[in-house]
Amino acid sequence: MAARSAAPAAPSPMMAQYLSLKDEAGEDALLFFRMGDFFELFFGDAVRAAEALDIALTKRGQHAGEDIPMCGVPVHSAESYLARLIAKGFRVAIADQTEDPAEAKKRGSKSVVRREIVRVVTPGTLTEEALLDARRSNYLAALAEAGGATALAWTDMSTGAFRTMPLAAEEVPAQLARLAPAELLIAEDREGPERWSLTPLPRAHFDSARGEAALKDRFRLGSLDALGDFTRAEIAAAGALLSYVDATQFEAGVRLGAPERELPGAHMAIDAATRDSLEIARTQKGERRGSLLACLDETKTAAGARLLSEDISAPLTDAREIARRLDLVAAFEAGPSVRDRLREMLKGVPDLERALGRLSAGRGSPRDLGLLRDGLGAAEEIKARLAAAKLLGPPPILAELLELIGPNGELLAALSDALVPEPGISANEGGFIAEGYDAALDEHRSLARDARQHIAALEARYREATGVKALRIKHNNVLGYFIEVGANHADALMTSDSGFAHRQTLASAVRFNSEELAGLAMRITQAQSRALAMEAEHFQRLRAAVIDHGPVIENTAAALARLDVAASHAGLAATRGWTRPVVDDSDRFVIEGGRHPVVESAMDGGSFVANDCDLTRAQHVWLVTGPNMAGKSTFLRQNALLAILAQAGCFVPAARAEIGIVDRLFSRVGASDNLAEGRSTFMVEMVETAAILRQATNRSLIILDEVGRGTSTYDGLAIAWAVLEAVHDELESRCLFASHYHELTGLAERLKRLELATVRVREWKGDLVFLHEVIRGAADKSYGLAVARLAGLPAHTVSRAGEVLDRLEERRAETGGIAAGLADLPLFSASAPPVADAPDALRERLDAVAADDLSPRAALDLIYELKRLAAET
Ligand SMILES: Nc1ncnc2c1ncn2[C@@H]1O[C@H](COP(=O)(O)OP(=O)(O)OP(=O)(O)O)[C@@H](O)[C@H]1O
Repeated sequence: MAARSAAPAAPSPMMAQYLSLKDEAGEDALLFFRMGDFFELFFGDAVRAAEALDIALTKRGQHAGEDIPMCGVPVHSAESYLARLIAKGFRVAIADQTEDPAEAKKRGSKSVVRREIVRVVTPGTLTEEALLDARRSNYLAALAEAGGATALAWTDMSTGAFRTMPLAAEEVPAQLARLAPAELLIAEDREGPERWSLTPLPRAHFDSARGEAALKDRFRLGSLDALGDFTRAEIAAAGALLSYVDATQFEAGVRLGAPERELPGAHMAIDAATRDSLEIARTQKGERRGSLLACLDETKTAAGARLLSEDISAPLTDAREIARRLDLVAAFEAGPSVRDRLREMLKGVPDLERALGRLSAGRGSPRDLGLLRDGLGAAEEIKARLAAAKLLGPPPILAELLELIGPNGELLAALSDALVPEPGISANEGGFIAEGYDAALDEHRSLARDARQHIAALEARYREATGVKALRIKHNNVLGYFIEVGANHADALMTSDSGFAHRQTLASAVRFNSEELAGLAMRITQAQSRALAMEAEHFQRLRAAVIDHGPVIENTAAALARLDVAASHAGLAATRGWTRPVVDDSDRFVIEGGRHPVVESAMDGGSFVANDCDLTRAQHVWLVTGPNMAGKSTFLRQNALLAILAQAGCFVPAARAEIGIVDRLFSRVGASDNLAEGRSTFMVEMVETAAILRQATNRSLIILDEVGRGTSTYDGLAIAWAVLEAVHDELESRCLFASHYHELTGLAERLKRLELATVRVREWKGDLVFLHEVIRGAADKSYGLAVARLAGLPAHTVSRAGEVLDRLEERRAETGGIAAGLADLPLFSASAPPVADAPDALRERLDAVAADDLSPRAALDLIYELKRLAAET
């Protein structure tokens, strides 16, 4: 019989439902399709997920004549799979069952359970504990343009923080580097910065009128004036953000605070390259370990760790605000017993912000209620202790923070009365409401318990009545309660007057029911389900009370986090000998006995050599020379880090520090210093140096480490020379400039505010000893060969290099060296005539003309020739 090609069968009703949900989720999201205890993935999604998760790819049925690839993850462990998928850059749409399968059955045996997409999980919209790093904020940001201006809006959905900032387009990369958003929303027709995980949205989502409506709607406002004076671009960015939150969270009531405005000047501007180079919150490898933050972080709570990370990523520029933070650190530093007690109490404080965030988003559990109870309880205790403590000052900020804690008494009492000591993670399974809290609930629970005792008594009675010692009353999910005897004893129970009704025969056992048992079973089931329903109601009521109390919980959490950070700083100050910096609006930068916090903490105690630095006006540029490995980079960076620490409100590793507010911090490392792995090209270095020259002000601090070394000696020296002059004369920024070019030291004679410094070394029996001590003056020589010998270069190679060096130096002495002639170069000035880029043929030809010797005819010819030359150039 000839094969007939059948038209592909229409998809099953369930597959049709899947396809329509997949259509809704879109191509770029994997669809998790709930089927019983699993989330299943089909078609291309299954192939991609199976590979990413390294799980088995199977098949299920056919579609359009082809097998349907399938894989799945159990619902109870879905979070860990989600975490892995999100980390690999996927978005996941969750299609859950939104009705009870029993309901669906009522519509007919073939009907499909209703499923809906309840959420889209993306990197920037996470709230679950398992998917987040507790000690780090997780920002969703939106970048918008409107009316020729630019703005950013960002939120951490797990805590509800929501901010906006108007800023110039060129400031955007630096702000993004500060926030390190997990996800950045941009208009689809706009090119976004590659470094971040971008989610393009239709331009209409960035419409400021639409944004205004969304903000008013969300915060129930008649006008936005109540929130502040936002620009159109800020409103557009905030609006895009809100529309994305709604689009990914559906019905979940994600809690967002009203947007707060931040202005760019409120924080020290630190661009991405500087953050990388100084390894502020992450090392260049992207790890927290080894960064300034890690070396500093002795906070006891996750919220404290997040606040510290933000402080250090965005140091302040307001001297008064910095002093307030420092006052608190000083008070805790001077009161070690109060500090230690506080830190002990903070240890047990759970993450209030995130527990509140989960409950608000409908993803909370009884455990979160328990966390809030414990956290608020601890907060009350901390408040009482600190209010009674005898602290230096005490600083006004302490009273303000204590004022922010609570009043939480009512909620705390409600939670404490209602909950068992350790509530579980499922609101549906019950068991989290304490005995004695609700008499009706207790009654149902004891009914269920009593009924179980009755069952035990019934079992004993049946054994006696039947004489079957092995008779048991058992329970399973299919039959409920039943009476079971071995197959060889079944006959006695089978008789019609036995009072037992047969239910099931297995190979070795027979199962029965009885009227009495059925009655008891019914009582148990009813009592249990009533009790569960009552607990679920209590959960919803307590959850609502928590959400109502949300703003106070947020304040309490914020106050505790600030106390935690200050106590952490004070602990460092006490154990590592850090001191309080003076931060003011002057142009000073005076450090005595400064140390590099990270290098020092990695070394044995006491072996780090402290150094002074003074970049105050009369000597605001320092040129630091010295051999490799002497400690130049360490010295440069430690001063930049001191400025960050001081303005973040932290004590500093120095005997004394006076720092006039730094508005912008720049740090660049020369290209061939392969710190800037992967992007270490001379071009990048020059682009970044250009950015400094454009943006720095006379309040900025610039760290330039071997700039210019990535090119030929002559070019490099020339660039270093010109950059130093520009920083000194035009920008007037405070600057530390490390260089191998000893020729540059000649500039000190002409640049009046240039100070020479060098790192001391000593030659000892032909070997080099690094003293790591920074002194005024220039290095006497470069010691390159000594360092090479130290590094293990073979002796004959070193000695050959010595010969070459001698010859080069002879020549240098004869010609005046590579900087010969530079002494006469006029000082750099903005009005200096532009230097021609290329040889000028016209000028050369004119120079060659001996005008007196020209005949009229030759002069005419010359004019023609010059016109031709002019046309060519
Ligand atoms: N003040 C100090 N006290 C003790 N050890 C130091 C000090 N400064 C630097 N060091 C040590 O010296 C090593 C080299 O320092 P650093 O990288 O700053 O030198 P450098 O002069 O910049 O070298 P290069 O020019 O090769 O980059 C550091 O890794 C550190 O271990």
